[in-house]
Amino acid sequence: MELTDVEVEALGTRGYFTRPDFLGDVAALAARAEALARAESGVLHAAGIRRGAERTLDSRVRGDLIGWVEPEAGTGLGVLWEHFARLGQALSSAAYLGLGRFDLQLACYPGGGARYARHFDSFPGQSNRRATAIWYANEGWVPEHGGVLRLHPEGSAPVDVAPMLDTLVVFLSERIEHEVLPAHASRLALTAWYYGRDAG
Ligand SMILES: O=C(O)CCC(=O)C(=O)O
Ligand SMILES: [Fe+2]
Repeated sequence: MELTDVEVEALGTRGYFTRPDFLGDVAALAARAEALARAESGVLHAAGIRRGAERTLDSRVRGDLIGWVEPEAGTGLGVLWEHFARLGQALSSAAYLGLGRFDLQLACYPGGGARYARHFDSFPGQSNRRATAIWYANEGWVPEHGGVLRLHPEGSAPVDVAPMLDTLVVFLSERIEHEVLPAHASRLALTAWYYGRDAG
């Protein structure tokens, strides 16, 4: 996988880029079907938030249900996992991010106004999450469904990303504050968090 010059430039100057067709139609529908089946099977659990040392549940801050995704060859989500692996390599070689391993999480916002309040995925100085890549699995998304990802790049106006099927968004975890606006329909996303190569 290669990043385009425009993507590399955007990541460096603005701290993010989007790509509308990460997997292609057939693979995107296969991955979506598996993500949906997993969400409907009831294996996802309410996401916690950290307040000081404590992990608490507060759906006003974060209303999604989550589960980790492991690499599984020959499945739709396995293909997505492979794409995220190649994306990490491309980010390292083209954008010099020095990324190592990543975690992949499936999140479902069940609708009913579920949201995720404004936050950073990591804080400067800690050698944890360096880059965030999110792939959306929402077929037939329309603006009335809500659940837009709002990026808050430092020093410029907010940018909204519609969570449409096969859209990828990549941003620097320490630089881009972001939030999920209230979702009025079920909203599926798969997020890869890439750690620095030197991270434990
Ligand atoms: O699903 C999204 O668009 C963003 C979710 C998010 O910010 C997170 O899980 O940290
Ligand atoms: Fe986030």
